[in-house]
Amino acid sequence: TGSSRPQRMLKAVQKNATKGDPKSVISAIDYYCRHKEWAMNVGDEKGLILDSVLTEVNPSTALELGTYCGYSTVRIARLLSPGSKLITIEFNPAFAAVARQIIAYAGLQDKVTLVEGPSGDLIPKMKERFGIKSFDFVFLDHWKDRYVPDTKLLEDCGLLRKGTVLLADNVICPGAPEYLKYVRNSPRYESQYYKSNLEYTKVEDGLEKSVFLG
Ligand SMILES: Cn1ncc2cc([C@H](O)c3cccc(CNC(=O)c4cc(-c5ccc(F)cc5)cc(O)c4O)c3)ccc21
Ligand SMILES: [Mg+2]
Repeated sequence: TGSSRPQRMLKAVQKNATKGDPKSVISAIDYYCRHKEWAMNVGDEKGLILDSVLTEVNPSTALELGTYCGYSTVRIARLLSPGSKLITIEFNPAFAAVARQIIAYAGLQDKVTLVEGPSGDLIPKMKERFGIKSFDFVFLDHWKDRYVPDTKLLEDCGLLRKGTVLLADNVICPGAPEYLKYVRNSPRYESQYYKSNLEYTKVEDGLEKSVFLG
């Protein structure tokens, strides 16, 4: 059997990036996915919005739902202050295996805890397993129909605090209409839409930033 898209992405990183240099890992993936083979990374255009929101929040504890190959994991972890932590949840073992190698290649393994399993099962275990009091920042990029149930689960598990920032990918394409309705109509969130494009294309997409008001 041949290689998978994630495995080919890993090869591109090992061939074109410099070990321990997150920026070169990000560029290698963006080059490969723009010129060779599209893949569902947040990408360079939406990635700049992710970077700016992250720099503004400067989270001590961050959560990512949907690691995939670890592109946004590297984007987030490279901007974390010393001692800050990113927990990323991936249910697909093949994706997780590639992501671990890409995160390690970038030299960010000490800032990242990749947990394998479905978000719905793992979110309620965050406090007991990782001693998390609450998250300062959450990046949603997993199954779009899980954005609402997992946001409600984070609320119910007391993992959001006044000022926690949620940033959701793909609210236009593929779309997360129920999520937009939820955060935009709820008095417990202050939401803002960042218009952009679907990774490596001219198709409209965007990120929704929602601040939990407590
Ligand atoms: C429960 N649970 N817990 C952890 C967890 C982790 C996963 C996986 O990481 C995983 C697997 C498959 C799909 C996704 C969601 N991502 C997407 O579907 C997506 C699509 C497109 C797009 C856009 C246009 C197209 F034409 C085709 C695909 C662009 C994007 O940026 C995406 O993020 C995430 C899944 C459920 C999980
Ligand atoms: Mg996405």
